[in-house]
Amino acid sequence: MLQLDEVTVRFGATTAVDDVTLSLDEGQVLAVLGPSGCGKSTLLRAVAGLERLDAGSVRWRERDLRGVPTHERGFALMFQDGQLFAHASVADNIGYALRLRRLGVAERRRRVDELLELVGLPGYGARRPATLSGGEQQRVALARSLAADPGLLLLDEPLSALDRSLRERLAGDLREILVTTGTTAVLVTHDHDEAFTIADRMAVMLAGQVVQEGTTAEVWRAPATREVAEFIGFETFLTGAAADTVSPPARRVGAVSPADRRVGTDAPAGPPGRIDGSAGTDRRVLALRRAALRVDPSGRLEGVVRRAVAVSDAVHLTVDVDGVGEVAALGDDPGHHLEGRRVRLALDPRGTAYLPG
Ligand SMILES: Nc1ncnc2c1ncn2[C@@H]1O[C@H](COP(=O)(O)OP(=O)(O)OP(=O)(O)O)[C@@H](O)[C@H]1O
Repeated sequence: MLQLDEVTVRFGATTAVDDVTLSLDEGQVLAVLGPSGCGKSTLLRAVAGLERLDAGSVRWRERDLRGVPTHERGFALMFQDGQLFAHASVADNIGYALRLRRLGVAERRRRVDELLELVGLPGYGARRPATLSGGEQQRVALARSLAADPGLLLLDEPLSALDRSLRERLAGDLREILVTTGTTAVLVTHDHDEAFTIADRMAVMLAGQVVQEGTTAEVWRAPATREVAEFIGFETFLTGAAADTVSPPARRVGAVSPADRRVGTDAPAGPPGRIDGSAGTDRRVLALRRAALRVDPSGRLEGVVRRAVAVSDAVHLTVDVDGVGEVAALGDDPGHHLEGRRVRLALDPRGTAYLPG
């Protein structure tokens, strides 16, 4: 188990990491998610032994790592730019750690081939890094990190130098590779989709502090604060009558209209036992992802489209809903000029959450 207790790292007057307590079971992947400058890289570097702690402790398998140098921690690090040795072949890059461990040539070759297979680059051993695409280079960097069989893999924005479609694909592959190999990993990212794809658990970090920690599904379903909700992609926040219009209290238990049912599930999202409108009055802000409201001719809500922006596979709408006000919604019909038109919207409860008031 990795255990961080009250970890604090300061740079002069800046407290980059402020009293962070976290733990991670072996075999699990934790994403530390937060905006630029929140201290997530510093936290990772502290775990790696690259930053001195001003307070607190980092323990791995019960051992306090204070004073243990980076190379003796048995961890591997992978950064945004994989930093491959340019002059060496792909095989030599991956085999580097194996050579340090004095593995024989045949055994090294076998292991390198196995790792190339794992990261989807079989037969690439003789290539030079400069002849590879950015995504291929990151795959090699990952194989190199895994070669040493690290107890813990530390990943700092490993995909953020790649373009979007590649990032998505590689995130899925990375998840599969980490699960297949049973690797314990901490991933630092500012991208909530990436965190959701790759990790089992999520720690949301803002201004040096971990403000929420849990399984990715828990954080997704019940963000602790509006700040967290905004950071993980909720766009519309409603209270009072507007919230009740979008998600009527009487309908919140299993009562979903046929239109809502088509796009959603029977059970609305939100904290269990707190969504019937009677209990849990502490959670009174209804938060909606854009995908929670979709244009649907049989939807229950109605409003005027104020803005329509086509993206690759949908249309992002701002709709002024009767009795509610402006909400973010999804359309799917870029062919029509939607601005100014009245549309109906159906609610997908999976894109909703209730926040403390
Ligand atoms: N070596 C350093 N000396 C002084 N200040 C630093 C140092 N490293 C980081 N900081 C400061 O600590 C804070 C946290 O930085 P950190 O790099 O951990 O953030 P981050 O969340 O990883 O951001 P990004 O996503 O932009 O890399 C920032 O205010 C940064 O300016």
